[in-house]
Amino acid sequence: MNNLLEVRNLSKSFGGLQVTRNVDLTIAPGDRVALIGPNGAGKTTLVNLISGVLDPTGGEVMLDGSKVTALSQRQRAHRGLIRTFQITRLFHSMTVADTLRVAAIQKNGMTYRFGWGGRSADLIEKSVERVLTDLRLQDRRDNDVSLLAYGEQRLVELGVALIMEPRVLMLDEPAAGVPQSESHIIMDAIENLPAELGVLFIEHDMDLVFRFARRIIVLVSGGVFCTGTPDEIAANEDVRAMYLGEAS
Ligand SMILES: Nc1ncnc2c1ncn2[C@@H]1O[C@H](COP(=O)(O)OP(=O)(O)OP(=O)(O)O)[C@@H](O)[C@H]1O
Repeated sequence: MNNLLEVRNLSKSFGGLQVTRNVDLTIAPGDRVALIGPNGAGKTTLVNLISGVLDPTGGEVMLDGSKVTALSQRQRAHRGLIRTFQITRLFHSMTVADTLRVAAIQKNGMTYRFGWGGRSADLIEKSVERVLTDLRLQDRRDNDVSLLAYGEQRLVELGVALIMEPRVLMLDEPAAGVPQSESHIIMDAIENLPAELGVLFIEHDMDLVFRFARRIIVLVSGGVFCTGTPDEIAANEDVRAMYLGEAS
């Protein structure tokens, strides 16, 4: 299948510190790829480079075969390259439905520039309903975000990403900070992501990694140390010695 996302020889230095080293990776429709590695390996930096939060020192990011390296985060998002952050960035005094509505308006605002009547409003409400249903958040629609359990807040954040109609979705530690008792909320949501979506996720929780990833990329010191299926990575002595042993 054709790749949605292709990263070629991507590098980033902060002053004299090189934190991304000649990274190549691809994401195809339906991919579930986990990006793992020790603390400080450069995982978030890589996602920041791919999503346009940071400019690379070298290399290219391609989406559907076209270079997007010079495009802003917003322009990349408009083309379907969407990411979430390690820590939620929600307005706590807004309701769940309004939070999704604002995201939908932002998304559609890029297309519908000529007013907010009729058809645009319908489209926005439809997409809000779709995401509320997909994430099983209908009962929470009128609750302020601040009243939700943290796992549910992370779900709303995922909803904001989904309402942007991603083709490639990058999740930065989707379960970070979520107590064990609520982790099933996130697991169910990830399991039910649209099948055709290409997903790249950073995760330290190895249960989540081995449950969802069909391919794992191990990043060490900013470079790709190895790539493989979960079975291959679990059996890799070097990864076990260096990382999995320490992480479990
Ligand atoms: N803006 C910055 N300026 C200077 N150094 C930075 C900057 N951002 C990240 N770094 C450094 O780059 C390296 C990689 O950081 P990054 O956050 O990408 O790692 P990570 O693999 O995501 O770590 P973690 O698993 O702890 O979240 C670290 O040494 C970090 O200190």
